[in-house]
Amino acid sequence: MPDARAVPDAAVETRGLTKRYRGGQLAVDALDLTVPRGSVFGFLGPNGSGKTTTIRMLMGLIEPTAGRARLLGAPMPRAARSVLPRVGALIEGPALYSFLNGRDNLIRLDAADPTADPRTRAARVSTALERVGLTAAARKKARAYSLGMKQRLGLAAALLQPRELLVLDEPTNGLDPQGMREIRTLVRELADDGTTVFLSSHLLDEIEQVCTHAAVMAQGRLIVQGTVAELAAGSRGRLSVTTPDPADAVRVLKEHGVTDLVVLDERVTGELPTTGPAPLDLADLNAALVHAGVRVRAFGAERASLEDAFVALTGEGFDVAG
Ligand SMILES: Nc1ncnc2c1ncn2[C@@H]1O[C@H](COP(=O)(O)OP(=O)(O)OP(=O)(O)O)[C@@H](O)[C@H]1O
Repeated sequence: MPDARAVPDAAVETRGLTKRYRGGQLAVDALDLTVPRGSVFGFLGPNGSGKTTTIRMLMGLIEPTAGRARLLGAPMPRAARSVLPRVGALIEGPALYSFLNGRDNLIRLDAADPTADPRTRAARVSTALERVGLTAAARKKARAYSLGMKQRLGLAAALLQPRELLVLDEPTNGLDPQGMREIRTLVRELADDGTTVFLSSHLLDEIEQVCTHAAVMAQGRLIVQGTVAELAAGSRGRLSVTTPDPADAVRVLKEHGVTDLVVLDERVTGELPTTGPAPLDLADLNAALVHAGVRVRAFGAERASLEDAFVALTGEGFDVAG
């Protein structure tokens, strides 16, 4: 019987998904995650927050302690056999033979796929190598690959077949800034082709640049999920006014609900209100200042970033070490 609560167009859906490791560690705590089809979904959290454990449960690599997970609408791990061929994954670095070169590693992996046509194998491998920028290094032994090159080779393996969903655990780990940019471009291209991409990262900046949606994890719990725009909008932007009349400016801004006002010479800054009957229109606020006789030299609001949102949500900084 179909599950009435299931979201029909979700690429990934978990309900109450929980993992307690044998040692007693609660790594994932009652996770309700909904990844819309067609999204680039960032799974964000500091090291140890439960991202890899979640991904391993999604892919049927470990059993959940409680709860359930659906991948492309099918229950995992029960439907693994029929679903996993439609899902490409890169988890904790790919399993490579160090004595084989990059191309031969891919040929071996492709040969292990019973659905892969041997007649088109060479072309498939070349396309995948090209896609991740490894063509020039294809004849190098994998043992001589840098971490970033291994990561690319893993991604190439995930791209040997067309996939409806790609699950990438920290895909830019070990890559230099140029390599990170290339992976971001690749993710965007895949998304443009209609592939749903679910990627974990501890880099806020990366999520903000490439993802349409995100979920934030901390200590095994889901803190928030939604579109990246919604998440960033949830944090308050900071207003900045430059004026020779700072005292009057403070009075007017206070009247309009601006809080945490700080005056530094001719610069007044404060937090814009997020609650209230209607969002505060910056043009109205500027007009109110001018109307009250405050001479305004400069006026603007800094855009709230996902990092601000994260700090606001968790009350702590985002530790990117590791
Ligand atoms: N096999 C295991 N046995 C016991 N505890 C584990 C195991 N794997 C992970 N943990 C613990 O579960 C918690 C979540 O770990 P997990 O690897 O899922 O986090 P993560 O967010 O992916 O972090 P990272 O980015 O460092 O991989 C951590 O406290 C970790 O120590």
